Amino acid sequence: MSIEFTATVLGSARIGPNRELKKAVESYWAGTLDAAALESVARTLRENTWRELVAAGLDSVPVNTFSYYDHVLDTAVMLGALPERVQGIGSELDRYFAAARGNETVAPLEMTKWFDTNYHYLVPEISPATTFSLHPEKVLAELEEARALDVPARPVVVGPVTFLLLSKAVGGSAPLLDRLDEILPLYAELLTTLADAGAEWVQIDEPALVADRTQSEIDCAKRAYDFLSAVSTRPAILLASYFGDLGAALPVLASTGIEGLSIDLTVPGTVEHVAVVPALASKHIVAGVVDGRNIWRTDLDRALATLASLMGSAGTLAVSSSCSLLHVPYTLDGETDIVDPLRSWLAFGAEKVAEVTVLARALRDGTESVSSELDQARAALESRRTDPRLHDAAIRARLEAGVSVDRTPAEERRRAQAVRLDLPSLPTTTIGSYPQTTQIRLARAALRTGQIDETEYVSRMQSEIADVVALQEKIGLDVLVHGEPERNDMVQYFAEQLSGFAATSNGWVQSYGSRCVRPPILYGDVSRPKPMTVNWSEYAQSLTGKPVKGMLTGPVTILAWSFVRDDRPLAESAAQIALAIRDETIDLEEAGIRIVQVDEPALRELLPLRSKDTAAYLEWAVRSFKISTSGVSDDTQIHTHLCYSEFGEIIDAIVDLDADVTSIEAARSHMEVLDDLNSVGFDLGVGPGVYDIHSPRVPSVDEITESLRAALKAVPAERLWVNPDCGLKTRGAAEVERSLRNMVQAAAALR
Ligand SMILES: CN1c2c(nc(N)[nH]c2=O)NC[C@@H]1CNc1ccc(C(=O)N[C@@H](CCC(=O)N[C@@H](CCC(=O)N[C@@H](CCC(=O)O)C(=O)O)C(=O)O)C(=O)O)cc1
Ligand SMILES: N[C@@H](CCS)C(=O)O
Ligand SMILES: [Zn+2]
Repeated sequence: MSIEFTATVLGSARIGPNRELKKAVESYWAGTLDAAALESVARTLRENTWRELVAAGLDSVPVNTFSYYDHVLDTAVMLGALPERVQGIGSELDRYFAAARGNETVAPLEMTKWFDTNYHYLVPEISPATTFSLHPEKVLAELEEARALDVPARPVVVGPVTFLLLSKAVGGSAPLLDRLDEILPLYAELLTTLADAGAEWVQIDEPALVADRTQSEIDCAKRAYDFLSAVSTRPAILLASYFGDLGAALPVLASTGIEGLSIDLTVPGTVEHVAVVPALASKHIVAGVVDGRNIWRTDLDRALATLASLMGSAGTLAVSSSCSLLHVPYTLDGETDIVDPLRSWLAFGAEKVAEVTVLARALRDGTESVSSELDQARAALESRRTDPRLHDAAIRARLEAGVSVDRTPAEERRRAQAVRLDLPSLPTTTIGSYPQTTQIRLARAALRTGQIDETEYVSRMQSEIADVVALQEKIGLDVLVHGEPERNDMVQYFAEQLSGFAATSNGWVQSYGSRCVRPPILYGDVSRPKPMTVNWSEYAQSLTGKPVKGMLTGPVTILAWSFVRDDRPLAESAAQIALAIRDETIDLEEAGIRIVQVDEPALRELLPLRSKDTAAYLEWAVRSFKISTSGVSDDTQIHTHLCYSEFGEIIDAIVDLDADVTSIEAARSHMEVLDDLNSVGFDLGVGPGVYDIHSPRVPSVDEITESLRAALKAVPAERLWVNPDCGLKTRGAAEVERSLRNMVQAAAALR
C-alpha cells in the first residue's frame, strides 16, 4: 500500500531564481561553457529546489521537472521520438538542442503554447516511421539524485494521452491516438523501472483531458489508465489534471485503478464535480487549492472550506498547488519595489509553497495551529478588497458612457490611405523589433542602477533608433519601424507606464527554452497617465520621409502576458486597457504617424479551453481591439500582427478585427492561413510572414520568392504585404540584414 502524502506542489520552476540556467545554457550555446559545467549548474539548481521544498514542509516533492529546454521535448526523448533529421548529431545534448532550436542545416521542432499559458513547448513530430523506444535515463537520474539527498521524490512525466494529443502527425500518419498501444508498454516498463528505483508515487500529467475531448479520446484515456494501473510492479499513480475541469473524463479516470488524482480547484465548478463521483472515495485526492499560475495570496479560509467540502468525497486528501509553479516567479524576496499593501496581497512560488504547508497543517492539527497565518491572510485580503486603486470612477464612467467602435467601411479607408501613403505594390516592412543587443540591455541595466541618467539613456536609445532607420532605408524597406530598442518587453514596457499595473524586478518566468519574461501584475483599474510611445515614434519619423509605423501592444496580449485580477472579469480590464491604447493611437496620429500597428499575438492564446466559453471571449477580445483602434481618421492605417498560434479557430475573429493590414505568422505553416482567411471572406491587407524568424538561418531570395508566389495564389497583389513572421528582437544583427535584403530583393523582382 502506498503511503499517502499531505502537502505537495505539482512542479516547480527550473530556470533558477536568478536565471542561472538561462545564462548557463546560453553560454553553452555560445561555446563559452562546456557540457560538464552546464550539468553542474543544473544539478545545483535541482538540489537547491528540492532542499527548499523539503525545508518548507512538503512531504512529496516532484522530480524530473527540471529541463534544459522543455519537458515535452524531454518526453519525446524518453519515448525515442526525436525526428529523423537530428538523429545524426553526435552528442546527446547537442541533438536535444538541435531539435529545440535548429541549426544551419536542421529545422527545429515547432513551438506552441502550453494550453492557455505563456509557456511554449516543442511539438513532437510523429511519423509512420517513428519507432518508439524507452529512454528513462533522465527521470531515473533525477530520482536517484533526489533520493540520495533523502528527498521524498515523486517523479513526474507527461502522460501518454497528452503526449500524443500534443504531438503533430507528419508524413501521412493516422490520428496519433492510434499509436497509444505502441507507447503504453513503454510507460508500463517505465513504471516498473521507477518502482525498482524506489519511487512510491509517480505523477503522470494529463492536462489535455481538461479541454473538450471526444468520447473516443476519453475512451483512450480509460484504456491507458486501466492498462497502466494493471502493471504488477509500479509506484502508486497520481494522475495530474490542471488548468481546467476534467468534466466527463473525471468519472472515467476515477473508475480506473489509479491511486490518486489531482484536481484544479481554482476552476469554478470542479469542487461540485468531485462530490458526485463516488469512485473518488477510494482515491487520494490532491487538492489544487493554491493557484499555481497566478500570484494572488490564497484566501486560506476559502481554501479550508473547499478542503472541508471534499472530505466526504475523497479517500484521503493532500493539499497542493493547482498546477506546476513553472508559471510564477520564484519568490517575493528581493522585490523591494513592491511594497505594502500590494506586497501583502501577493504570493509567488516560495510563498505558495508556504501556503500549501499551512493548509496541510490546518488539516492535520486543526485551524488553531495556524491561527496567526490565517489572521495575516484575512488582513491582507481585506486591505486588497478596500483599496481605492481597485476602483477608478473616471475610467468606469468613460466606459459606461459608451465608446464608439465604428469605422468607415474598409474600401473607403483604403482609398484614403492609398493617397496619404503612396506605397508601391507588395510593400515591404518588418514587425517592429530589431535585435535587442547586449549594448541596449546594458544601457537599460545602467539606467536602473543609476550609472547613467534618463537623458543619457534617451540619447543612447535615439542613437539605436537612428541606426535602425538608416539600416531600413539602406535595405530599401517601404514602411519603417523605430525598432523598439526602449522596450524591455512588449507587454512589460506598457504595464510599467499604465496605472493599475505593478512590475517586478526579478519576477522571471520561463517563456520558452532560455527565454524569460517578467509578467506585470494587474491589480487595479487601468489608466494612462501620459503618452507611452509617441516620443520614440516621432523621433524615428523625423529621420525619414518614409512612413514609420507606430507600434503598440493590444489589450488582449497585455492581459494574456500579465498576472491578472481575480476580483473582476477579464473583459472589464480589457476594455480599460483598450481605452489607454486608443488614446495612444490618437496621440500618435496627432504627432504625424500615418500607420499604427496594434499587436495581438496572444489573441488565440486566451481562447478558453472549452468551446462553450469561446463566443463570449471572442466578443470582448474583438471589441477591445476595436476600442483601441477606432479612434483614428480613415487615412491612418491600422495594422495588427498575430503570431505563435494556429489561427483556424479564430479566423472569423481576425476578420472582425477589421484591421487595414494584418501581418500573420505563416512561414512555418506554409501559407495555409491565407486559404483559411479566404474561406471566411477576408479581403483586407495581409502580410503572411515570408520567413521564419525563430531560427538563425538566413532565407535565400529564391525561398522567399517561392513563399511570395505561394501567397500570390491566394491573395491579389494589391492586398499583399511582404514581411517576416514576427519581430527580430531575438536575432543577430548580421543575419537580420542579410535576411531583409533578400526579402526586399524578392519583393522587387516580383513587382
Ligand atoms: C513574443 N513573446 C512574448 C511573450 N510574452 C511576453 N511577455 N513578451 C514576449 O515578447 N510570449 C510569447 C512570445 C515569447 N517570446 C519571447 C521572446 C523573447 C523573449 C526574451 O528575449 N526575453 C528576454 C528578456 C527580455 C527583458 O525583459 N529584457 C530586459 C532585461 C534584460 C536583462 O536580462 N538584463 C540583464 C543585463 C543586460 C545583459 O546582460 O544582457 C540583467 O538584468 O541582468 C531588458 O531588456 O531590459 C530574455 O533574455 O529571456 C521572451 C519571450
Ligand atoms: N512588435 C513586436 C511583435 C512581436 S509578437 C515585435 O516586433 O517584437
Ligand atoms: Zn510576433
